[in-house]
Amino acid sequence: MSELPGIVITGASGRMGQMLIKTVLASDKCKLVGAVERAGSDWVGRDVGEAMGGTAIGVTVTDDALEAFAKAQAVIDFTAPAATVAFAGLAAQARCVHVIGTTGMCPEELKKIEAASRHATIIRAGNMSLGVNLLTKLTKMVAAALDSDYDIEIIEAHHNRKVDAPSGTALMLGEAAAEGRGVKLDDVRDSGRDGITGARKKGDIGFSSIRGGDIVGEHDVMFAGEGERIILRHVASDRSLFAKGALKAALWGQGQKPGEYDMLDVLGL
Ligand SMILES: NC(=O)C1=CN([C@@H]2O[C@H](COP(=O)(O)OP(=O)(O)OC[C@H]3O[C@@H](n4cnc5c(N)ncnc54)[C@H](O)[C@@H]3O)[C@@H](O)[C@H]2O)C=CC1
Ligand SMILES: O=C(O)C1=N[C@H](C(=O)O)C[C@H](O)C1
Repeated sequence: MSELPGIVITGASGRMGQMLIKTVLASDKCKLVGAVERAGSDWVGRDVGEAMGGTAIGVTVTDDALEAFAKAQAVIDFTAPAATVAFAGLAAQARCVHVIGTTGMCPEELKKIEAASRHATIIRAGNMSLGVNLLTKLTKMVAAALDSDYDIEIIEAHHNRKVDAPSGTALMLGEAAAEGRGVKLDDVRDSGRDGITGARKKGDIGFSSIRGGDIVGEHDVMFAGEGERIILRHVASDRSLFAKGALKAALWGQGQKPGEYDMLDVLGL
């Protein structure tokens, strides 16, 4: 029997990091071979099972990402933009599939990820759930069917610890809507209205962000016309959804040619 693929989780102590570790440990299709945290974290040097409040599992949290990646076939990375850019270079060096869930990357950071994908298999998505990826298809379809008499507004809600806005998912949905309309999102994006904004510009795609409590992630795509509104909605109530999608991506990526892929590729949508 061949060896199961080894997975490293970065950002091990984070909300998604801990969920990913539990998901990998529960799977019979892969094994956990590493857990990475930032230098200075009090998790570094501890057994990750114990750090999570359980029993030891024989994997020590490290801040030496390259050393951890060298033992793995895939890295699942839900951390922060600067860390993810650095990990992309290291994953390419270690010949690991790099699954990126991190959101909030600026255009320059995205270019660096694209450059790393010339030498490595990268799967990146602002949302790893089946439901949201299906919603992008529906959004594109509805946007293509309706003209600009229907105003498109994307409303997202997340917990009070989220640091980026609009969410990665909202931007994915915005891209899908723009694609359906045959325009570039950058040309029609309207985020963060405040003060005397003037009337809404026809054809714009608006974004609004709510932050509060423990909301896992909720997204509405509203098509507001005269006398009617169509609203497409996704509600995530459990982070395991994202972790399961990310693990599916890590396994799908084994043996794929270098390049940047997304969850539509993984899910065959
Ligand atoms: N694509 C998707 O399906 C989803 C994406 N996300 C995204 O994942 C990211 C993380 O989200 P959360 O887990 O909620 O955040 P979090 O703040 O709970 O966790 C981030 C972790 O990354 C660690 N980290 C930061 N820099 C690091 C470095 N240089 N080396 C190693 N570890 C480092 C932090 O110490 C922290 O433990 C965010 O960008 C979020 O938007 C979250 C959920 C789903
Ligand atoms: O930070 C989060 O929590 C989430 N981030 C992703 C995003 O930015 O869309 C995905 C999910 O909504 C949860």
